[in-house]
Amino acid sequence: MKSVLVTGGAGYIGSHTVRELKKRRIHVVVLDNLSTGHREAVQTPYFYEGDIADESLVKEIVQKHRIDAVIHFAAKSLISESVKKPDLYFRENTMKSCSFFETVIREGVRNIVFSSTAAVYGSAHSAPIREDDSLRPVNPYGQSKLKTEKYLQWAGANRGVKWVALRYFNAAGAALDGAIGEDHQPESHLIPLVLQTALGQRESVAIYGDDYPTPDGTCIRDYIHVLDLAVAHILALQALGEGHLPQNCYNVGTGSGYSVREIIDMAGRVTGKAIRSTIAPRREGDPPMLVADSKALREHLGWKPQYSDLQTIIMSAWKWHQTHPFGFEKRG
Ligand SMILES: NC(=O)c1ccc[n+]([C@@H]2O[C@H](COP(=O)([O-])OP(=O)(O)OC[C@H]3O[C@@H](n4cnc5c(N)ncnc54)[C@H](O)[C@@H]3O)[C@@H](O)[C@H]2O)c1
Ligand SMILES: O=c1ccn([C@@H]2O[C@H](COP(=O)(O)OP(=O)(O)O[C@H]3O[C@H](CO)[C@H](O)[C@H](O)[C@H]3O)[C@@H](O)[C@H]2O)c(=O)[nH]1
Repeated sequence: MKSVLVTGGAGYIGSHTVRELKKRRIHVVVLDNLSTGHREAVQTPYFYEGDIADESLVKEIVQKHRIDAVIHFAAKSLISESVKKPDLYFRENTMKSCSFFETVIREGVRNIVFSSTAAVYGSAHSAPIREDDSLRPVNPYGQSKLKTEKYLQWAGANRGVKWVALRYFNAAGAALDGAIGEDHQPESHLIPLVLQTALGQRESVAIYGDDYPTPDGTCIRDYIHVLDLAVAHILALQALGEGHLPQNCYNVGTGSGYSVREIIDMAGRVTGKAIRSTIAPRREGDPPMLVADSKALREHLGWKPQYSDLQTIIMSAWKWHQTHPFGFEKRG
């Protein structure tokens, strides 16, 4: 691919992916409405502030930059918010995504990589989860992403669109040089919250439930380094270019699960700080355990995680938090 439009390229995963694309000398254009992203995180000079549903803007970008592929990250992605505001999630993640895809397809784009999620599976699974396991989302966020995957299935079958949906498990970590990292306001993700506690910005971290059917009673997740995720997108683009796609939906995870308590313990070891935790009620919509089987991604796309051992994930995130205690915001 020569010219790639990245929606949500000012966000956490998008900005790291843009950086990796640039390293490979690909022309990258970012479209982001900065609703949760940061202008400072954008790693390309070609930045458009706007909404994915702005048809005329999307059309202008595709024509002007001769876009031949899109990577679509832009979305709302907080499970608990989705439970409270399902309308927002179906509008932002399903309706706007379909409208965006329609516009780029009309403009001749035929290659699409879509950010999907482990949340499409729901909770009743034995680990690790395979792509052909049942899809029964337990929150509106997962349902909104699954619907967009379904749209792509039809666009693929009838409109000559080539597509890949990457179902990420838990993205974590930061660029190894500490230049960019995770900055959500307000922050809801476990690892940044734990590290903010280590920095002394929070008194303690709340463990959402210690009565799950897991060995230590806390939820288990599969944490994947954001750089390994970025590389998965690049391999997906290559596979689209080569027309080599045995399947469309791929899990992106390591196959190893860590409990909330294990994350807090490892963060304590990496930072050398005592991290206080308290037990809080379960968070609505949280499945007890999500661990990926990523065999297909490894075998079909040649993907191999390089940075996703838990220590490297937490060390890279710690570097980012120490050097950017207020994220991208500069404070005197
Ligand atoms: N973070 C994770 O662990 C994780 C796991 C699975 C899937 N995902 C998916 O990956 C993608 C990126 O997640 P993230 O953690 O980087 O989130 P993020 O909030 O940091 O990034 C999303 C970006 O999209 C932009 N955006 C949102 N709605 C938009 C719109 N209508 N028009 C234009 N721009 C818009 C935001 O401003 C932001 O920069 C999302 O689609 C998310 O659902 C994330
Ligand atoms: O203060 C906190 C924050 C989180 N957790 C727990 O830590 C685990 C990880 O929670 P995160 O909020 O970091 O991540 P999620 O698993 O909720 O969500 C992530 O993975 C999902 C896939 O299941 C979605 O794709 C979503 O976008 C992505 O952020 C969960 O068990 C959660 O209950 C706590 O105990 N305390």
